[in-house]
Amino acid sequence: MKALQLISITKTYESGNLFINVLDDINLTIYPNEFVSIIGSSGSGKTTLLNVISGLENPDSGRVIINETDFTDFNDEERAKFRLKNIGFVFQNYNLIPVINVLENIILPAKLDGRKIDINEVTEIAKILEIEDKLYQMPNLLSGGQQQRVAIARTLYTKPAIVLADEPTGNLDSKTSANVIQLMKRMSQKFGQTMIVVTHDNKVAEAADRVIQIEDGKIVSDGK
Ligand SMILES: Nc1ncnc2c1ncn2[C@@H]1O[C@H](COP(=O)(O)OP(=O)(O)OP(=O)(O)O)[C@@H](O)[C@H]1O
Repeated sequence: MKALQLISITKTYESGNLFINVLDDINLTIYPNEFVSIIGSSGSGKTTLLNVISGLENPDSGRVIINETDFTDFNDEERAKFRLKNIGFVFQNYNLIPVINVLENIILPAKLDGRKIDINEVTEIAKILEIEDKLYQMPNLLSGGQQQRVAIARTLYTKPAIVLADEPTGNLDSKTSANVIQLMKRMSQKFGQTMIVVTHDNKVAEAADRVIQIEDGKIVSDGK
């Protein structure tokens, strides 16, 4: 069983009369339970790679296979459904819903998926992330770092097969950052989740089972 397979992915952007090979023949296999970090210099293609994995962007060529499902040719609706069921996101800009409180933000994807809500489990996750006293507040009353932890709590509670995180610890102090990474690791082991984390933070990369390095749109080391 493979959690993710990328086969010969290419993606080119046109800028003026220049073509940039942002992803240049990317081949990668990631297994369930793996906690993988993606590193590389600014502009090397890391975010584009995450967007292709999640189906937010289409590759120019190649195949994206998640949990043995090749969704490269899915239409927008099929893709959105597939994403909701299989993929969780932790972005730098949190993407919290401003008109509902923190608790409701955390449980929303699970509710949409028809799951029964286990408030004890929400509280346990919130405690580890040190936001248990914020559950009934509105997101805009929280600091950036706290909002980021709500986004992380939401992903941990939803338990998608694959979590894609772009600089998840970018706005956190070093202690919270270490706690969050340990929590993500534990969750990946406990629930067989695959975590794919783009980071500039050496500590996050060191904690990963595997470090994938990308430069100029090519994988120069896949940690194997
Ligand atoms: N929509 C777009 N149109 C044109 N060029 C783009 C677009 N998105 C990204 N690029 C270019 O593709 C390259 C890779 O961008 P990407 O955001 O994937 O890099 P990154 O490794 O995530 O960088 P950073 O670490 O700075 O976030 C950059 O040269 C960027 O300018």
